[in-house]
Amino acid sequence: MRRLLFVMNPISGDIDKASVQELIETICAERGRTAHFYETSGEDDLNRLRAYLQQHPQDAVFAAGGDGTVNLVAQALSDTELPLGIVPLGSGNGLSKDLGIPQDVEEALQLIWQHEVLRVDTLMVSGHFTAHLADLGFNALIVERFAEGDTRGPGAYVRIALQEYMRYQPARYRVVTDSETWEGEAFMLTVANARTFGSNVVINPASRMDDGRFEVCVIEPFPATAAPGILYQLYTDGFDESAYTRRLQCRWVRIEVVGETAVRVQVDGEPLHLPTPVEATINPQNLRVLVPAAG
Ligand SMILES: Nc1ncnc2c1ncn2[C@@H]1O[C@H](COP(=O)(O)OP(=O)(O)OP(=O)(O)O)[C@@H](O)[C@H]1O
Repeated sequence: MRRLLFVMNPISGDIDKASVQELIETICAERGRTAHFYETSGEDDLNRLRAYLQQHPQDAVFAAGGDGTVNLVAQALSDTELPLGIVPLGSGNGLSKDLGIPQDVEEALQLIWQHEVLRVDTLMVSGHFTAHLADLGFNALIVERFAEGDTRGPGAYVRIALQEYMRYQPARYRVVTDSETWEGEAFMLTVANARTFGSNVVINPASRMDDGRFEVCVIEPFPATAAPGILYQLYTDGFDESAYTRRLQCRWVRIEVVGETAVRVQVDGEPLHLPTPVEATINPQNLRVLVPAAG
């Protein structure tokens, strides 16, 4: 791995990108690698990046940004042999945490010369790519409100969540997978290739990203008195222990929202409105990722 491309999002996170770029250049020079940089524009980035990669062959491509930038680069590299590296610079950095990539920039950059290559599955959710998580219901609403607001950080997220929780009306869903059907009301419903949200909530414990399957993780409506217990379980790998949760393992799913023609969905932190039913399918092991070398 000699030629490395770093895809930088100039607006992600609070870190000064010029100093990150300098650090990358220094480390690459020390290790005999050539670093190239590609800055995202926020406009048509997927097609532009794909075209750039066609014209400028690389040995690996690093996403240096938040979840949106990782999603962009992962999609550009899916169905190719080029591996994805991640330099986490966002607020959540969900996929990098799931892959055990250090959250410290300098430590993450050790992936340049010390790594293993894993093949992982990715998902298409009604035409939208994700290697991580998508969801419908409460969290999708909070992500949308958060994106609309001008305050950032975990404090703002919790404040919005508490406000919205008071007036939240769960919808009724009909979930049809390749092996089962479930219908009922849900507080939220996560289509999960991975295990953990960027907030460290474990929505899909003991799951694998390379097994050719994904999970639909359902949290059913619960009384306010049960909320602390559920939160505790979500932070301690106890998702399946709650009386209000269930997981459906599958290769594809069709999710209808009863009585609705459109639904709010968040995909890798991006709030969307999609027509129902929402459909998700898996692309087995079609993305190569760099993770820290074991031992
Ligand atoms: N040059 C740019 N100007 C404006 N927006 C951009 C630019 N480049 C990328 N974007 C937008 O940035 C968003 C992705 O941001 P990203 O997720 O990487 O960072 P973040 O939001 O700070 O991180 P996190 O999602 O972890 O909080 C996308 O909506 C993308 O369109």
